[in-house]
Amino acid sequence: MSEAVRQDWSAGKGTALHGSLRVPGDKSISHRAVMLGALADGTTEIHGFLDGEDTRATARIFTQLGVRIDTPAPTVCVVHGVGLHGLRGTDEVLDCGNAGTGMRLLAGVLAGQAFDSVLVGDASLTKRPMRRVTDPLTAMGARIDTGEGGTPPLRVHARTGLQGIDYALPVASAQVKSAVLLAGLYAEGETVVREPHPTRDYTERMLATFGWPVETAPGVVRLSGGHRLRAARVDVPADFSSAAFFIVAATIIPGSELRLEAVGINPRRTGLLQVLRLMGADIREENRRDDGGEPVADLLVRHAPLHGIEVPSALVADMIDEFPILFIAAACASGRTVVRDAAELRVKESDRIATMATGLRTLGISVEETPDGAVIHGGRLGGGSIATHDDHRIAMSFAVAAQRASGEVRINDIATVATSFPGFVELARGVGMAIDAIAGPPAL
Ligand SMILES: O=C(O)C1=C[C@@H](OP(=O)(O)O)[C@@H](O)[C@H](O)C1
Ligand SMILES: C=C(OP(=O)(O)O)C(=O)O
Repeated sequence: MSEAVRQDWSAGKGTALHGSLRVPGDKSISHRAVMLGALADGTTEIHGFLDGEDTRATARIFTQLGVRIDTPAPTVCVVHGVGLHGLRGTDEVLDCGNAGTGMRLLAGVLAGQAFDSVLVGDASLTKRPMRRVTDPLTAMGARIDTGEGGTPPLRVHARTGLQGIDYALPVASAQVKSAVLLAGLYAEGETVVREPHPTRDYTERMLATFGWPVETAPGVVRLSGGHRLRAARVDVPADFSSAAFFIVAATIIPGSELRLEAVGINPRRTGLLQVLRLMGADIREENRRDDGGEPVADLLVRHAPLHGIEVPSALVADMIDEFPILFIAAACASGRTVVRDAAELRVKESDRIATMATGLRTLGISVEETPDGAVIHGGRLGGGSIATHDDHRIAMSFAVAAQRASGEVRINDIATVATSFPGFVELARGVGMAIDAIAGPPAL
C-alpha cells in the first residue's frame, strides 16, 4: 500500500497543432548503446541518449557492474568500456524498472558471466513472460531461475563456457533475438537466430558498428564468439514510437500541420506510417539522410480524414509499439479498422488490447476484442476517466484522443510516461494540445 500522490492528466479539446519539434532519443538504440559501450574496449560516446527511466535503469545497472558512465549532459553518455570480460559482479539486485528490453537483453549479457546476478523490475515488468529468453539461454548452457510462472525476478547463475545455438524464434521478438545474440558473444562456436518475421535489427547493426563480425540474410542472423567489441560513437535518432503520438495527433486534429525533426525511420519501426497512409493520412518524409548509420527524416504531417482498414498482418512486427495510438486513429476514422495477429500486445507493459478496448469504450467508441486483436468502429469521442494500468503508451494515446473528445478526459496514473518520453506534456502543450498535469487521490 502506498500513500504516494498519484499523478494524473486532465486533457481536452486543444487547438490545431502547429510548429516543429524533436522528440527524445530512441529507447531501443539507447539501451543497446550503453550495453555494447560497456562491453567494448575504449570509450563510447552516445549523443541523443534517451534520458528516460528505462534507459537510465540500464545505465545504472552497468555502473553497479563496475562500468564508469559519465553524463556531461542529460542526453550525452560517455561509457568507459571494460571489455567483454571486464564486468564485476555485485551483491545488489539489478533493477530494470519498467523495461522489458533492459531485462531481456541483460539476461543475455549476464548468462555467460563468471558471477551470479539478480534482475528485478517494477510491478508491470514482474508480470511479463521471461521464459522466451530463459529457454534459449538455458539451451546455450546458462542457468537462470525465474519467479513463479516464468516471470521476474531472474537469478542468473555464474556460468562460463556457453555453447552457440541455432535458434528459431517461436515469436517475432527483437528482445529475444538480441538476448540470444548477446549471449552468443560469450559462446563457443556459431550462434544463429531465425525469425518468423523480421524485427528491429539494432542489435545486429550496432554489433557490426562496434566491430563484431555479424552475417545477416533475410530472417537470419549469425555470429560467432571469440571477437572483441571496439568503442564507437553512437548518434541516436529521435524515437519513431514517441513521434507516433504527434503523427496521429496532427492527422486527427483539423487544421494541423506539424513537423517532426530527425525521426528514425528504420523500416522495421515504421509500419504505422504505411498503415496511416492506407487510411488516408498525409505524411511527407523530407530531408532523408543517414545519421550514425540509421535512416532519419523530418516528417511533415497535415490533418487528413481517415477511413478504417484491415491492418496488414505483415506490418504488425514493424509497428508493435504503435498499436495503442493506432487504436486512437481508428476511433477517429470512418468505418471499422480490424487488427489481427497481434497477440503479443497482451504481454506488453499492460494487456494493450484489453486496456485500449476498455478505455475507448469509456469514451463511447464501440470495440470488439478478439484474442489477437480488435475491431474498432470509428465514432464520436466523449469524455471519461481512463485507467492506464501503468502503461506509458496508453497514457499518451489517450492524451491524444482527448484532443478530439467532446468532454474532459481524465487519465489516471501517468507516472510511467517518464520511462520512454520525458517532457511529453511540455512538447505537446507547446504545439497546441490541451493537457494539464494534476495530482490524483492517494493510491490505495
Ligand atoms: O528490442 C527492443 O528494443 C524492443 C522490442 C519490442 O519488444 P519484443 O521483442 O517483445 O517484441 C518492443 O515492443 C519494445 O518496445 C522494444
Ligand atoms: C514494450 C515496450 O517496452 P519494453 O518491452 O522495453 O518494456 C514499449 O516501450 O512499448
